[in-house]
Amino acid sequence: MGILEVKGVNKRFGGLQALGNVNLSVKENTVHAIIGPNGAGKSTLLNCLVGKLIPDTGSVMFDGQSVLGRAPYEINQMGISRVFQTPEIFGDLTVMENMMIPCFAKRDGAFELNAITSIPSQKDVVEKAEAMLVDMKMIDKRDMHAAAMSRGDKRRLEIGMCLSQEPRLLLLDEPTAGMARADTNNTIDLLKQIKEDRDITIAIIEHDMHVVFSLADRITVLAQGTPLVEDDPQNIKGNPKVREAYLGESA
Ligand SMILES: Nc1ncnc2c1ncn2[C@@H]1O[C@H](COP(=O)(O)OP(=O)(O)OP(=O)(O)O)[C@@H](O)[C@H]1O
Repeated sequence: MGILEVKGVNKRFGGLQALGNVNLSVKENTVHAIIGPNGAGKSTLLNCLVGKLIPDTGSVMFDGQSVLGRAPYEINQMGISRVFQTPEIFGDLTVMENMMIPCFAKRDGAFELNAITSIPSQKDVVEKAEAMLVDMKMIDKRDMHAAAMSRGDKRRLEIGMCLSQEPRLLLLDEPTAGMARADTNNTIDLLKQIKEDRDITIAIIEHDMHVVFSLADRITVLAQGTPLVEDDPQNIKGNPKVREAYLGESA
């Protein structure tokens, strides 16, 4: 039994069957990659896990509890955090201010942006944010404006912000999209470190096969909304069905 169990999920958009009978089991403390050609249904599936979309039929269970019908913030409180394709950080705030926001929200259950001025006097929040910046190897950038950082550092900050909510399942939607190779490799190293240091399960959607094969313990290949294969990375690489699904893409 996985920490995340998706069973018989279907989702239609008008006449288009975006997901057809999707089953997925993600085991605790593993990195599970979901790959597939463009339009395979990866983002639709992720959106069904975080409450952004509701499947037409099927079930999504996290740690034995259904996520269906819950609002995204409730699913977040259950222990699922999502990192988006484009980093969701506050560009006008400093790195430290960005990091303090989720630390504050984790403690108080909510956060209003106008509370930002009162945070620095709250020692526990400051200490937690600083510790996370140390973990993320960003403490030297604490006073930088977030907007001024490289894409890789913005992603690093966003991942740290997600981790400060202490999730048990981290969902990553193409975390290296648009990155230069050096930033991609730094992000791979960061995720390997997170996997080693924490009790956390990671589900990752990614097009870059270098990233997938560097991180994944298990891979599900989606094609036309349906899981085609689920296997260990070494078996996925040579699988002719997977190569066929990609039709020339770098599988
Ligand atoms: N809100 C929507 N309304 C209508 N059709 C949609 C909607 N969202 C997705 N689709 C369609 O559903 C199918 C699956 O899309 P989805 O974005 O989940 O695929 P994907 O595997 O994430 O693709 P990519 O790798 O290109 O991001 C596509 O044909 C897409 O056009």
